[in-house]
Amino acid sequence: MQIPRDHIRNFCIVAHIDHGKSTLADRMLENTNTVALRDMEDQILDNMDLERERGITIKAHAVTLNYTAKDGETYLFNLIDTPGHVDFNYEVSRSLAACEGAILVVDASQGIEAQTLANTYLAVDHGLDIVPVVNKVDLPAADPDRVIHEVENIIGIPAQDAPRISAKTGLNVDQVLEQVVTHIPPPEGDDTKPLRALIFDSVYDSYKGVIVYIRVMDGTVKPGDIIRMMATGAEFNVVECGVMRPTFLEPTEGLYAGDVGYIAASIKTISDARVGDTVTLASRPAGEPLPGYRKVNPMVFCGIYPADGAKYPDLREALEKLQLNDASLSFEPETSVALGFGFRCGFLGLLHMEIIQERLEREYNLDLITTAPSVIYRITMNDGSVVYIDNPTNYPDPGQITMAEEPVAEAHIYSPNEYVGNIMELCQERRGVFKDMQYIDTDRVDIHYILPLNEIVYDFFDSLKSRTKGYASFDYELAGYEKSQLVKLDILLNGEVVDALSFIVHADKAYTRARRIAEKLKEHIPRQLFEVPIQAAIGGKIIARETVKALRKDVLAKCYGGDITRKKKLLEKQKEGKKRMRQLGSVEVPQEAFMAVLKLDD
Ligand SMILES: Nc1nc2c(ncn2[C@@H]2O[C@H](COP(=O)(O)OP(=O)(O)OP(=O)(O)O)[C@@H](O)[C@H]2O)c(=O)[nH]1
Repeated sequence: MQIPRDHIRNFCIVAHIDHGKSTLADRMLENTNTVALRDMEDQILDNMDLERERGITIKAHAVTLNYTAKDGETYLFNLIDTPGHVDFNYEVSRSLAACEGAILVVDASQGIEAQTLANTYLAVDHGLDIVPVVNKVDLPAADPDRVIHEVENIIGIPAQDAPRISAKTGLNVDQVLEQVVTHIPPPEGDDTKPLRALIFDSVYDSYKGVIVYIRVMDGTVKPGDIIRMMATGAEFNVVECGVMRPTFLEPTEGLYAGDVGYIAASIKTISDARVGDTVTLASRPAGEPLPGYRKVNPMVFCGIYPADGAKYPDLREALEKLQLNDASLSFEPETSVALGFGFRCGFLGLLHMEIIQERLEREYNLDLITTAPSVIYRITMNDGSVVYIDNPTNYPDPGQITMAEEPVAEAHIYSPNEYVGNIMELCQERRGVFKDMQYIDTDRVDIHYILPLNEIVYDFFDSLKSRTKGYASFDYELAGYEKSQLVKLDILLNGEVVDALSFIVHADKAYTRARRIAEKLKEHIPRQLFEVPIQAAIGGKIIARETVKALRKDVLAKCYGGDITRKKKLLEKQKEGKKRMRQLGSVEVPQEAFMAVLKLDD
């Protein structure tokens, strides 16, 4: 049965990380009986293992619920849960394009944080109506009045009638559901116009092929229709369409203007169903596609290599599948003398990079070796040409460089007053340039710095958290390039340069970093049959050195009994440990050594 368009509400929930979006979504599903209580689990929409373990939302999730409002009418809600972390902004803006409104969740004990603002501005930019909600009022530290005041003063939207809820206990969640009906407008659109539907996500299903998630703006689509992807021109026969329920897909007879739903059309090729593309009908195509999404450019790059070279094709396939689900991931083949065939991959940030690595390892069962992350440097050569370098291996010879520039970011850090000193110290250490500082309320400030992106990608977030006991929040936006004194640091093991360990660093930091890396590598490289010198060099000049002493760890030493099976077991175990090692020239190097370059606390 088709629900009248004025009874549809398409909305998403936006918030700073951990302010309770997913928990609120859970309660809404429960209150609308969308999920039977016995099937209810916490954060039901975070269905990826990784999301559950880390307690964060990585992917946006869409779900349809039916809500009977106080006016006695039944409404169809399409709710899209979105991630809060800065690295996943891209997911947020995709979801927003499919909605008319957004519920803005703010934690009553913390108030407005960096991503509260970033995500709200994104929603406002997309023309969405905002429904503020103050969450966690059950906490002893909750101060809903202060938070409502902040929402009105800082964001500038009325918040006096914002529901004061506890997503945990369910208190006042019914008010949120009512406000969705009353405060968020129904979608507009015309069923009779040519079909235009925006692809806002897609997943791969081994039976149905690529399933595309769409928001229909105009027109209708039904099984049997021939659809055309406007960007690629590819055509497919719709096998099934319907709506997303929390744990399954529910086929319907068609999707109409204003609807959010899915299409399965035996789409085999991942690249044929691009997120952001417009779907239309082959028999009556729309003239103009919908505006796509702002294309986001990856900011952080690293090399990803299979630990076992034979798994290279598997890695390619896994990356292709992940890319379908996450268009912000980019990759292209590269080769390393040390690591063989692999891919240069681009990410939105460090967390994004970690998540992709973990997904590759878990969901695709791959053992990987990843190299240290790098940003994109802009180099003006002596002949006037400009090159962009995202891989330290390709860094030109210093003699050929007229000017080197690095990307910088405008960073805003929100924090209680007492940590201002620590934060400034950290930003100063990271070559930050102070811009200004504003009071959010009597005891919290917004500190504004220009920071080199290169300094942000090296564990800035972790350092910030530890120096502010977790109270500070952080958001950044690229702000162009600035001239910089850069050098390429090479690492030599046993006299040979390991290309995969090279990186680019500011000249002032080269010595300290070189020394720390040499020490770290010494900790992580196990003793071998021969002595291994570890050296760090700029150009041909060695600036740091450590040595790993020779020794073979005899795993059988503690096995004095003659039992052969036990011996075998120990040897097997040693072999397991070696799986993640890489033979670099004559030296075996474990994966941790590559990442050690990353986690340097200076
Ligand atoms: N006391 C209390 N805790 C809450 C409430 N709502 C959520 N929480 C807790 O806050 C934590 C974060 O909640 P989530 O729902 O995962 O937060 P989120 O905003 O979805 O976070 P991301 O998905 O990572 O962006 C969880 O431990 C919840 O149990 C509430 O009303 N009261």
